[in-house]
Amino acid sequence: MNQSKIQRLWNYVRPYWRSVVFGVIALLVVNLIGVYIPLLIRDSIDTLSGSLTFAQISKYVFLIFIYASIMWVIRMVSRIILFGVGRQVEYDLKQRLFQHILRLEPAYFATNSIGDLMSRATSDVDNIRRLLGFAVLSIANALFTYALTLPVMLAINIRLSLAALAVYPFMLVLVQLFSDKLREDQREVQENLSDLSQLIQEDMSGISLIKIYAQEANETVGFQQKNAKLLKANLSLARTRNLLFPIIEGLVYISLLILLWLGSGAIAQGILTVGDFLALILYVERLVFPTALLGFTITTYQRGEVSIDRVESVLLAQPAIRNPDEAITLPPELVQGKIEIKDLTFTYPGTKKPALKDISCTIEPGETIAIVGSIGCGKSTLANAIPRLLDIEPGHIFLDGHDVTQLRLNDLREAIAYVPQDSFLFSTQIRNNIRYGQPLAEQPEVEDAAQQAQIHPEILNFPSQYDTLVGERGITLSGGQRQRASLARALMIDAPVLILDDALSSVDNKTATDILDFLSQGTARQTVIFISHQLSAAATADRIFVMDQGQIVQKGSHQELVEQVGPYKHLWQQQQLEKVLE
Ligand SMILES: Nc1ncnc2c1ncn2[C@@H]1O[C@H](COP(=O)(O)OP(=O)(O)OP(=O)(O)O)[C@@H](O)[C@H]1O
Repeated sequence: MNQSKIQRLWNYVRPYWRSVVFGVIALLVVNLIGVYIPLLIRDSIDTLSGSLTFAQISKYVFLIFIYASIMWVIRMVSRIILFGVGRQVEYDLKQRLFQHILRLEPAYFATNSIGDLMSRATSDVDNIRRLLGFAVLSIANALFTYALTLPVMLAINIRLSLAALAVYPFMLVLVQLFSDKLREDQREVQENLSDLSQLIQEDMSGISLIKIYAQEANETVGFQQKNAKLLKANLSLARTRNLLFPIIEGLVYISLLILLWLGSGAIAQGILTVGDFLALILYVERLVFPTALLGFTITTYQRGEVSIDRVESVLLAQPAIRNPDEAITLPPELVQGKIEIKDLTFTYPGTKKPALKDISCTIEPGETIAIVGSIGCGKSTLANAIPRLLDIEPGHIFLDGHDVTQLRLNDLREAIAYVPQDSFLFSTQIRNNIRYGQPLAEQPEVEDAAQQAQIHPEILNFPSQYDTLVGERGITLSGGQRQRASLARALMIDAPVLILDDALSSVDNKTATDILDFLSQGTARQTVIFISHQLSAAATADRIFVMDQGQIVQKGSHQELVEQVGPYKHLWQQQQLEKVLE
C-alpha cells in the first residue's frame, strides 16, 4: 500500500483517532488476559496434581471466571468501538459522496454510468468500512495474539511449540486461496442476482408489451435460464464455504495430534508437566481463529484498497461548472431579465461539429421569445447554455449586463427558472413536487402556480388532491400532466427569467397556447424563452428565433416571419396544411 493510500485512510479515521487508540488498547488488554488464563489453568492443574483441596479448586475456578468475564466484556467493548469507527467512516463517506455528486454537472452523468456511481457509493464504501472495521481489528488482534502467545509457548517448550505450529502457515495460505474463490463465487452470485432482478423489473414494466405479443412462454424460459444460473452460482458458493471450514478443523486436529504425540513422550520423560501440556493445547487453539481470519483479512484489505481508489476518483472529480473565484452577487429581486448573447459557439466535448455557431441576440426584460427549428438544430443546447448547465466560455452570455460565468452560480440559477424536456417528478406528494424550489410555500401559493400551469382542476380530481403521491410509489401521471406539474414547479419560484425547453410537447395545442399566452401577457416582469415544435404556440411570442444547424437564421414576430421568404414561412405553411388534412 503506497503512502498516499495510508494517508487517505488516515484522513478518514482521523476524526475518530481516540476511539481507534482506545479500541486497540482494549484489544491488547484482551490478549494479555487471553495469554494469562492458560497459565492460570496450567498452575491449577500442576498444583492440584500435588494436593487436591476444595479451597484451592474454588480459588482457581473463581480467578479464571473473573478473568474470563473481564476479557469477554473488554473484547465486546473493543469490537463495538472498532466496528463503530468503520460505520462512522461509512456514514461520512456517503455524506461526502452525495454532497459532491450533487455539485457535479449533468455532463458528468452522461459520461459516468449511474449504475457505476451507485456501486461506488454503496459497495465500495462498504468495502472501505470493512477494511477499517474488520481488517484493522483482525490485523491488530492477530499481531497481539502472536506477539504475546508465541513467546509464552516457546518458553514452555520450543520443540513442541514449533512442531504444533508447523501446520499454521498452510492454514493461512489455504484460507487466502479459498477467500479468492469465495470472492469469485460471491461475485458470480451477485451478478446473477442482479441479472434476475433486472429481468423481473423489465418484465413488470413491459407487461403490456409481453401480453400484446403473447410472449409469456418465452419470458418464462428466459427467466428459468437466468434462475438456473443463479442456482448454480449459489451451489458453488455453498460448496466452497462448506469445504473450507472442515479443512481448517482438520488442520487444527493435525496440530493437536502432533502435540499429543510429542507431548506425551515429553511428559513421560519429565520434560513437561501436565499443566504445561494443557497450556500448549490451549495456546494452539488460541491461534486458530486469528490465523484463519488473517487469510480473509488480506483479501478484505486488497478489496478495500481498490475501493479507496474508486471512491476517491469520484471525490476528486471537479465540477467543470463552478463558482468563479471572485463571483459577482446578483440577488434575484434585482434582476431585470435582460439576456444578451454575443458570438456564442459551443461544441460538445468529444464531438467535432459545433452544436451552436456564432449565436448573437438580445432579449429584453419581459420579452417572450419562442425558439423553433428542426430536430437537432441546437435549441436545447442554447437553452441549457443560459443557466450554465453547459460549460460555456466567458464573455458570451450576459444577464443584465453581467457575464453569466462571473455570477455566483446560486444567484444565476435562482434568477432563471428552467423546465427541461423530460419532466421529472419525485416520488412524493404532488404538493411537494410543485413547491420543490420553495419548500415552505403555503397551499394558496401552490394552487396559484398549479392554476397558471392549468393543472389545478386535474389535481382536484386526484384521489387525495394535493396530497396524492406521484411517481414510482404513487399514481402515474400522463405525459401532459407531468409536464404541467413541472411547469407549476418552475412558476412557483417566480424567477425573473423562465426557460421552457419543449416543456409542453405532450400538452394539447390549445392548452399549450393558452399557457404561453398567459405567460407572455400575465407577468410583465418575466422574460420567457420557450422552445416549441408547435408553431401556433410559438406564434403567441413577442419574437421568434428560427434555428438551423446551430445558427439563428431568422428573428422577428410571427407576422414579420410569415411575410418573409424563409424556413419559418415554410414550416408554418406545412403545419397549417397538416391541420387542414387532420
Ligand atoms: N451531450 C451531448 N453530447 C454530444 N452531442 C450532443 C449532446 N447533446 C446534444 N448533442 C448534439 O448537439 C446537436 C444539437 O442538439 P440539441 O439537443 O440542442 O437539439 P434540439 O434542437 O434541441 O433538438 P430537439 O428538437 O430534438 O430537442 C445535435 O446534433 C445533438 O446530437
